[in-house]
Amino acid sequence: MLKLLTALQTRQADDYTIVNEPILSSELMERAAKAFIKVFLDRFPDRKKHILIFCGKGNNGGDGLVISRMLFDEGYHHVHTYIADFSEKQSEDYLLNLERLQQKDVSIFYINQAADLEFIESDLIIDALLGSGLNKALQGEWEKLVKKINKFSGFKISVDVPTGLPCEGELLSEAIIKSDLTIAFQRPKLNFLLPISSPYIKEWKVVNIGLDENFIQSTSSPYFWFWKADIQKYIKPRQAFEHKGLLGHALMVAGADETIGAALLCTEACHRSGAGLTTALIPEMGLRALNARVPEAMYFSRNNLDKIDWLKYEVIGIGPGLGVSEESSKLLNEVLANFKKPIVIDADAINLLAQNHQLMKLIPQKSVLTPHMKEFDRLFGTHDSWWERIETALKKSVELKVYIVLKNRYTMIFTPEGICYFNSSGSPAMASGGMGDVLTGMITSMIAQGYAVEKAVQLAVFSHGYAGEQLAHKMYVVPASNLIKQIPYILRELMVK
Ligand SMILES: NC(=O)C1=CN([C@@H]2O[C@H](COP(=O)(O)OP(=O)(O)OC[C@H]3O[C@@H](n4cnc5c(N)ncnc54)[C@H](O)[C@@H]3O)[C@@H](O)[C@H]2O)[C@H](O)CC1
Ligand SMILES: [K+]
Repeated sequence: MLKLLTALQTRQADDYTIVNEPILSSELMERAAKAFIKVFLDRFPDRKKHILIFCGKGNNGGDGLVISRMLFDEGYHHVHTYIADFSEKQSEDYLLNLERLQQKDVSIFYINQAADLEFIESDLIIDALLGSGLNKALQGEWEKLVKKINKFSGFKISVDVPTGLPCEGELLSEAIIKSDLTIAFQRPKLNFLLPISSPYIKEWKVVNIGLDENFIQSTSSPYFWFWKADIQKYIKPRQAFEHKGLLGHALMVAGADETIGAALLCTEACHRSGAGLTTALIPEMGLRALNARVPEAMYFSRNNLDKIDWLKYEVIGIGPGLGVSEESSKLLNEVLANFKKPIVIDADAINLLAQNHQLMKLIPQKSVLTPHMKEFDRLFGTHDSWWERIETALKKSVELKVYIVLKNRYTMIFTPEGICYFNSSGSPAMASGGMGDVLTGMITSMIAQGYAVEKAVQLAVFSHGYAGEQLAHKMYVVPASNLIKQIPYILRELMVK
């Protein structure tokens, strides 16, 4: 798990590394620029490219000047370096690297006002105006310059963070560089992981610049990033003599007459993710479809609800396609009144909770709520921004002692301990109907198999996104049914490599 940091915490890690490694701050800047250049050389090896580098006079600008020097040394000789000279203030390392650059045969231009900058054709534009030191909205000449650069046609690469984008927290204005590629130092910035950054971040990459990882581990942050290697540490191979009776029995409560498909998707996903047994509590009219689509699943009739043995099940998944009818509401009430183990609550079950907040008290501890943004707002009230939503989710998951899976490009998992995990896998090609139903089935299945709820949720969320990512290499759009077919293969792949 990677701990994610705020701009202030990154600066502290920076200072700590300088004192304790020890390393000169100018050497750290050199190391950062070198890491940037390595990615650059890989992506843009053509030395004939015309490149513009825009630098500020702080350390982000300092990075830009080192990059300019390194590009020259690497044989890029069509590089023009521009310095935004809007204030007297300048950092020591900026100055040092300006002197070093002046010793090379490169052209350096000063911009005193944005209007002086003429439109220049170029292949690549490197944005090293401002980085994590941003402390207010861009105004005046800064704003004009950024807006002008955004109109330039070259491919834009931002150093550390697009100029004008705060590393975390709300946007300050819309005067932000629209970068095609951002190469960030040591960690992705929190805002890269939220939809607010989407006009400004097309693609990002993180490079290691050797900040002290022990120090980073000791800083306190609720935000973590998890990826393949983290999941692989705890995915369990099947054991000798293990049988279906030991791999959990999941009950899926889903579907209404018009939305039986959702019930089939979550039931099949649950089965294919490895639950020993899966029973579907669905409307009777869906029985034939269930038998045709998932013959391995069992059926329990809603008419026999009074005879159900709740103790038979390790976990219940409820909500996909359930509808918000009187009958659905009764089903949710029954489940909440009788089932004391974790429940995975999705879609219409969330909408029903939103209509009747009293029911929230009945949710068993360590249950999982899986809302998308709209369901989240229906349940907890409207929010004006993602940061407000994050604040609510951190608070509510602790208060209700549940996991909240807030679905997004980088799905967030909030825990009862007040942690927010960002999932790294996924693809925009997965944005299609039924994907959420599949995820609900997968989470339910992992809990049924005995994974601790936190691990079950991480494993399901990651492998769901990973399967989508793999299929997106071959498919324009990834339909939920295709993803379901992929699950056992993906779990196996994660288990062995
Ligand atoms: N963190 C690391 O590990 C390393 C970071 N490096 C680079 O340093 C920058 C951060 O540098 P810093 O000097 O702190 O800030 P900036 O260059 O982003 O800004 C300079 C300066 O500008 C002023 N300012 C802030 N906001 C505005 C505004 N809206 N309008 C006008 N002026 C503004 C403010 O005074 C700032 O101090 C980081 O991003 C990395 O690129 C190191 O090189 C390597 C280690
Ligand atoms: K920048």
